[in-house]
Formats: sequence, structure tokens, C-alpha cells
Amino acid sequence: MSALSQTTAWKSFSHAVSASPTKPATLRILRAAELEVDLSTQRHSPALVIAARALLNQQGFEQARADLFEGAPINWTENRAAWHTALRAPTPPSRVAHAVQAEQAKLAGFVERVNAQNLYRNVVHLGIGGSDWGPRLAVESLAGHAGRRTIRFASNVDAHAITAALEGLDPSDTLIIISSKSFTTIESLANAACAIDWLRAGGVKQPLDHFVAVTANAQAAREFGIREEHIFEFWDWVGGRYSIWSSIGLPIALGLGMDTLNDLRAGAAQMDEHFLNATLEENAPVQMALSAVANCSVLGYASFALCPYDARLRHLVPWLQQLEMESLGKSTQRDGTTLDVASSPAVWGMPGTDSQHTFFQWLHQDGKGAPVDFILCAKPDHRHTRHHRLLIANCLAQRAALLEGKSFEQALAEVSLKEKNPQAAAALAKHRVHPGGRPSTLIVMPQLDPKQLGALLALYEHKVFTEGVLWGINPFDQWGVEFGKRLAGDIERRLDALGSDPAVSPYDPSTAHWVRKLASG
Ligand SMILES: O=P(O)(O)OC[C@H]1O[C@H](O)[C@H](O)[C@@H](O)[C@@H]1O
Repeated sequence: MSALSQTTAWKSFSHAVSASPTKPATLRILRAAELEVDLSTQRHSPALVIAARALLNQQGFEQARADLFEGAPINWTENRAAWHTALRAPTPPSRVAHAVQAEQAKLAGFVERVNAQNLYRNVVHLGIGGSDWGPRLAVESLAGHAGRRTIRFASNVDAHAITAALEGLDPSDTLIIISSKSFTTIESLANAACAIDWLRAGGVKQPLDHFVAVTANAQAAREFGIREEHIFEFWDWVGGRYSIWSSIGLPIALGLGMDTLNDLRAGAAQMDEHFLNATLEENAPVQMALSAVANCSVLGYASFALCPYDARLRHLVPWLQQLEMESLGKSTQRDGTTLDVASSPAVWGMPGTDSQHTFFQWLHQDGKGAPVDFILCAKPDHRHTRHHRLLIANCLAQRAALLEGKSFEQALAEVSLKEKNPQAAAALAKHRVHPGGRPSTLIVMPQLDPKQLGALLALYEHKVFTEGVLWGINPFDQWGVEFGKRLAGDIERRLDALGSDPAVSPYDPSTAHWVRKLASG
């Protein structure tokens, strides 16, 4: 594979992006499932449409998409599929239909039984990363949808997290879920040990009877002591950060009902249909990916901000951070070539309107700024119409301001109304100039319900997949995380050995110093 930047398709794409107008002449709103994705303020031009199509062709997009949905081993560094779409398809693909349906039935049966017997008023969910953000986001953002239990989450190995999660609950009425694909993740196992002690101290004779596990390593869950009928399996062909569609959705079903989990899956399946069938120009994930690549690799934006104008979606930010940054934070292409264009922007953000009072100044007037994904729900789930009007107004205003900017002349006219000294007015006006022309995407959901949330998550999943194809990288592995995990294990052993000899430490002098110092208290 020759360097991406040297290919004809990349050169045309890059040229077309740079030559496209910064302000839109027309509306460009794509409908994807029931979402509307407004890309009007992203770079666009007839030349860019042609160049983007050629780039997608060159990078083998259509074949890659077919491979994704057919369960081909597209996670090529681990030689396995990334078949999350199979978990939410109305009819799962035949190769895995039996396993998927059996597991879904087992989970539904469990939920029905505990509901019928009125068991467990409380559920504490232990998992981290992909085994946490999805269910946490769904449970917290859809809490208005018939919550029937208290569901708490503890992910961090900092024991303050598990302590707070267990605080005030009745152990005899509490179910603990360990969600861990590998069943080796130290945070989840350490928190599980804590929960066992807590149950025992609370008078529960058989603490492990209060546990269920959701994992791709059933053997390890058995060895941990969890009962067979309490082990829900998924498979190594489901990536951790794409696992909400599997039994990892159990806390959603327990907290908000089986229908909620099913509706989430149905919404995602609708987005799958769109991603598979819409033309490239009308395909929202594809067009969002092309805009992201244009912004990052051509226009030099090293990050983008996610600002859902819905306070319930605050966990969408870390969910997307993991999806985007764990999937795309790499730069080796399939043939081992180093990717030679800037890629994988950092993701950060906060719901509006809090974000306006936190970092929007930077978005408006920093020399470079960052593109923004705005998300709005047309219909709220409350009756405070003025609040909702204010929310919408603020979202649209920020977006318009980022696009329109304010010229020196406009600023001067504004300042001159009060400052009559022309020199002073000119000096002040310079501080009020906004460059404008800043790209953003606006996603409008009809309302926040399980179906729309499912569609939104799948929209981003497919966007990230398409970016991976465009940059020629594998979005389904995470060797960097594995490396960090391994070193943490080694350092913990050294800390435990109390004051290991820095002379034999394989670490740099600073790390060796702190291992020695912190080990010896
Ligand atoms: O589900 P687990 O095996 O416990 O893994 C939890 C998380 O561990 C690491 O952070 C991985 O990079 C994530 O992708 C994964 O979701």
C-alpha cells in the first residue's frame, strides 16, 4: 500500500476539501432511521462528492461494509469478526442465530423470573470500559422509562466508587452483576471481591448466589464460583466497546425492562439498514466519517467536541470517547505502513448549556478551535416549554455563531455605539472578532427514547467504522490498552513485594523511584 497521502484519490479529496466553501450555500440534512443529521455546516461541494466517492472506492469501503455485516474476520490483528450487528438484527445471521437467540432467551427468562418473584430491589453493576459505558449511558439517560429497580454502577478501582455504589443498600435484596468480556479485568474483579465481603458482612450466607456474570470467558466465571444459570455469555466476535447489544445489556433489562433493551436493539437495527442501503451521498454514518476525515486530516483539527443539548446524555461523552479513541487511536495500516496523514481526533465535550459556560469561549475565539457535534431532542419529556425553547435557542445560537463569526467591521459598529473615540473603539473591536467558518454537525432526535438512543449509538459506531476504512486502520483492537494493563500488573507485583530493588527494575529512573517510595509507604 503506498502512503495514503500520495494516492490519487487522497490528493483529489484533500484538494476538494480545501477548495470547498467554509459557509454553506444550501441545506444538507440526511435522514437516518428517525434521526436527522444536518451536515450543512461541514465542507461540501460537487467536486468533493466525486472525490469522496473515489476515496471510499480506493479504500475498499463497500467490501469492508459487506464484511462487517457478514461476520468476516475484519479485526485482522486478532483474526476475528466484529459482529455486533448480528446481536441486534431482527433475524440474526444463520451462522450465529442459534447461539444469539439462545442467549437472548436465557437473559429474558432470567429477567422474567426475578421480576415475577420480585427479587432484588437493587442491582450493582461492576464493569469498566466497554462493559460499563453503554449500559451506564442507557440506564441513566432513559431513567424516565419505567425504572423498576435501583441500578448503580461501579467501574473504577478506586474503592470510593464501589463503596458509594453499595452504600445504603440492603445486601439481602441486592444483585451484583460482573460484566467483563475477558473476566480478567482487575478493576471488576477487585470490586467483585469487595462486594462479596459486603454481602457476607451483611449476613448473606452464600454471597455468590447474589452474583451474575456477563462474559466471553464463562470458564473463568465458573471458577470464580458463579452458578451456571447465572452466567450469560457473549463471544469473542463481539468487541468490548460494541457489547451493549449483547447480554451486557442486562442492567438495562433489569432496571428499565426487557422492552427497553429490545427497543434499543431495534433502533440500532434501523440504523444498520440505513448504513447498508442508503446511497453513499445520503448515508449519514458515511458522510459524518468523511467530514471527520476532512476536518482532521485535511483541515488540521486535532479534536472535536460533543455537546448533546440534553442533560440526560452526559454519559454519551465518555461512551463516544471510548468508541472513537480506542477504535481509531492508532496509526499502523493493514500492511504495516505508518499512516501518513493526521488521524483520530481526540474527543471531548459536555452537555449544553453547561458547556457554554465552560469551554465555548475557546470554541468561538481560539485561533483554531474544534468542530462540534450538537445533539438535540425535538420533544422533551417534561412540561417546561420555556426551558426547552431556551435549550433549543442556545444550541442553534452557538452553532450559528461558530459558523457566522463576526467580522472586524461588525465588531467595530457594535463597539462604536458606546465608545466614541475611534482609536479606542478599533482597539476594543479586535477583541470581539470571531473568525467563524467553524464546522459542526447537528443531530436532531425526535425524542430521547430507547429506539432513538439505539439508532444514535449505531450511527456513531458506523461512522467510526467508516473512518477506520478511510484511514486503513483496524478499529477493533486496542493493543495500547493491553500494554498499559500489563505494566500495571507488573508494577502492582513490585509494590506488593515492598520496595523492590530499583537497580533491577526495568523502568525508567522516575518510575523506579516512585515504585520504591510508594511501596515502602
Ligand atoms: O470487558 P473487559 O474484558 O473487562 O474489558 C473492559 C475494557 O478493558 C479495556 O479497557 C479494553 O480496552 C476495553 O475495550 C474493555 O472494554
